[in-house]
Amino acid sequence: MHVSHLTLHNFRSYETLDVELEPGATAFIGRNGQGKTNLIEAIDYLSRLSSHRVAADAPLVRAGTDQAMVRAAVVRDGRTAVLEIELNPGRANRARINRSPLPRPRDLIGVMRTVVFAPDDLTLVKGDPSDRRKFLDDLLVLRTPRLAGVRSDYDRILRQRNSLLKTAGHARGDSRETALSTLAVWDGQLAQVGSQLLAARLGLVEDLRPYVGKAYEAVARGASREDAEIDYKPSFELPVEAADLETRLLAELEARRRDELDRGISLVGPHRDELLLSLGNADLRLPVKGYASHGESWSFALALRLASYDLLRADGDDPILVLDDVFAELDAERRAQLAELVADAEQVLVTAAVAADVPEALRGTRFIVADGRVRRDE
Ligand SMILES: Nc1ncnc2c1ncn2[C@@H]1O[C@H](COP(=O)(O)OP(=O)(O)OP(=O)(O)O)[C@@H](O)[C@H]1O
Repeated sequence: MHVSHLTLHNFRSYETLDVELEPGATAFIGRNGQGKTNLIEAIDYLSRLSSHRVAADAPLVRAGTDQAMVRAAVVRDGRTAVLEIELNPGRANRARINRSPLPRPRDLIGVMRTVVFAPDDLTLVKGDPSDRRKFLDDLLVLRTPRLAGVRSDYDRILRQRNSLLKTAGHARGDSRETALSTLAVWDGQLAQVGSQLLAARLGLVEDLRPYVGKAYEAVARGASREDAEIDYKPSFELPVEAADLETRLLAELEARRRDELDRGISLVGPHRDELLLSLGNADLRLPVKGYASHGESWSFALALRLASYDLLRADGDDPILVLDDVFAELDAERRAQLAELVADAEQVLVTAAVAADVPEALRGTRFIVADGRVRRDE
């Protein structure tokens, strides 16, 4: 798929922007702070309803205004759909496809699929387990949009259960009894929705694993495809049968009840799981976090993104690939290597401060970004 037209109103630094895009490689070149990332952030937002830079919507709306709009014409298999999101911080956002309002904005997720490489990707490797869980969940939802509902239901149940655990932990007598019986209801819901999320993540890691090894071999000098591994580490021992996940999770919640009441937080479930990343061979395998060199960590982060791209592509449709300011981080050989790997994507959008940072293989259409304007460099 590819974006053929992008329109912004009051999004980040842009008051208005209208730009025609083409398939193949497109580079946005401009000095720091001119709005290159803002532009591709808009495309990514439309795809996932989440930004790769901020958790809340407010910074996405141009300072001094209270509403932003992103609209993109997306071409898939020769057919064009116009996707639109209106951002109203503090109020409900609104989404439309071909001008028809969608019942919920989240129905837009996954209609357009993007994979973004950004300098912040190093946090996939060096950051907290929550960064890796987010990586998995973002990819899950792009592959299977209906899981956006499961993911947000799980977050809501967890918040409510945690707040009940805090109350119940301090309560005495009748009010404790009432809190504990309400807790049983939340346990049931957490186990039901949590087991769906867990099963989906386990499936995703299985699907992604071979692509990670292959991608690491491609981006790390002298590596073989057995070097990089990913494993899912759940917060409790999994049952042999996948069908028993929900009952096992429920039993674990009951077993940890006293601990949970003491600490006032939920101690088991997918929110406590970890995606383990390791490097090595049969003789010595070490976790990436805390052991890998800077270069190896970077290669692993790139491999995770590249593997996501390959997996989405194997699902049957080329996602839009975005390389946000990543070439400045790589030496000339690895720039060329990465460029070659992605050069045949249906659409690659690249941002760079200077044209010389964009590898030869990605010299497609070029735009100059300056002073809030984007103009084609003829
Ligand atoms: N909500 C907003 N309202 C107005 N301006 C904003 C808003 N959010 C960000 N900006 C401005 O946008 C600019 C940053 O743009 P962007 O991140 O796209 O830069 P860039 O061209 O990618 O730069 P770099 O090469 O440094 O990454 C900053 O000057 C910032 O002040």
